[in-house]
Amino acid sequence: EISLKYGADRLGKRTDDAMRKFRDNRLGAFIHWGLYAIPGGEWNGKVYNGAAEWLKSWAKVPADEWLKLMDQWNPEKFNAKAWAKMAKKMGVKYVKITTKHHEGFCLWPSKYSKYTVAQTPYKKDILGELVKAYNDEGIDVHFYFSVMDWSHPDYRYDIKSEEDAVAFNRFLEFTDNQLKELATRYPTVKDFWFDGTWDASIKKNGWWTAHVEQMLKDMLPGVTINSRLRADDYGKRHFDSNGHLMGDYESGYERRLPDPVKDLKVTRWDWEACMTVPENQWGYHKDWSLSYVKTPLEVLERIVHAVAMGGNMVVNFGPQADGDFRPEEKELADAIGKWMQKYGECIYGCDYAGWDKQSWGYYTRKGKDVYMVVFNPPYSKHLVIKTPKGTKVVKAALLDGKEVAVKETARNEYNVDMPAKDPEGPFVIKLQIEENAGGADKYRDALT
Ligand SMILES: COc1ccc([C@@H]2N[C@@H](C)[C@@H](O)[C@H]2O)cc1
Repeated sequence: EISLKYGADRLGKRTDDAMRKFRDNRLGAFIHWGLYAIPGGEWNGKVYNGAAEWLKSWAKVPADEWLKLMDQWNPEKFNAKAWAKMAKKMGVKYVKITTKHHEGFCLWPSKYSKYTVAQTPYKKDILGELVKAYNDEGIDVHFYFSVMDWSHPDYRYDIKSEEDAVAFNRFLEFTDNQLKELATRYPTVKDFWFDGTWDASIKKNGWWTAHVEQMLKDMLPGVTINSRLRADDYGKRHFDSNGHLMGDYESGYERRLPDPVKDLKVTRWDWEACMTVPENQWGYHKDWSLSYVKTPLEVLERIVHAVAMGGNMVVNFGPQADGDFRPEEKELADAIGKWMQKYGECIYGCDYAGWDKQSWGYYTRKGKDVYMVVFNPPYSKHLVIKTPKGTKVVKAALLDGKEVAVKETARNEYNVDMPAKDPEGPFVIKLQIEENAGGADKYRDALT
């Protein structure tokens, strides 16, 4: 290993209570809300099919023109309590809120910028209203923060001159001030999720990323920090030059998931995935017909897939400029919430089971309980299980207690019957198992 000053501060998963809560939460929601919600993907009469929160970039709008959108920021339908009730009903245990996206508009009245809610017709502290409303519902709040800031004259994509270095250092100080402001004003925040950290300017300032993690952890003991913030002495990001994960959890699975067979390495560390409902829209876009929109079942499968591999999943919502949600997102929250109400025990506090994935779906595990989450019922009506050496399946039952037959078919192989009554959708079977059950068996491998 090479010696690093700004590499991983810790080897292995964090085991403290705050990280355990982060991990046990498992299901979160993203809120992408900013000035981009006003144009909703359209500029000067042209609709751009790229991500709506990047419209400023697609339509090449100068920052001062883009920020004039602030004059129209007045979400008259915004109701933080209603947002929190929706999140509660969906069954999310935490919500990640864009405090400031790349555009530089702040949802809190930052005293370090003139591009904040305080300078809009709305005036009030939206972030503060949301933190209180979510916390009142027992929902943790995480802050999304974009380091890259298109509104700030001192931001630099790269450092190519002394002038760049001087300006960017001013920018890093401005960023420190905003982060300290967020940590001070909203001390119940549980996590900072950094974005906009891929530019050469940041990679050349790995020291600063290590300093930010430490600064926030000094101010908010227990707070979690995503790997995307971090660059090491050599500009290596997420994993340092010795291959060790920086930050508290990997945050590279954005709109993609690790393969349940080929990427089992991810079960060695904590990680959190995030996903959009359309193919690639985080901020509000007025026309969702421009790409495929995932059904609630397709969103649910991604949630289960992440938990089955020891990760968290954050489902994105892009509220409208008026502060209400589009019907598709309300329906999604409702559908996921109904399923979580019935089957959430296979999600919350669960982890990778360590068993070989089968075609019918996914396993999750909590202590001695192994859950089968069935998405693809087989025509055979038998759900095949292959257990690790020394592990036996003793019993299988639906969550209402109704048993389903389990038949041993070969060494460490079982057929679990599909329930007599078709569950009409993805369902859960809970297994009672016995591990390190020794003893010879009646099976003989073929001589070949
Ligand atoms: C250049 O590629 C991207 C893709 C997505 C992003 C941002 N990360 C997501 C979590 C959203 O905030 C998206 O705008 C930034 C740059």
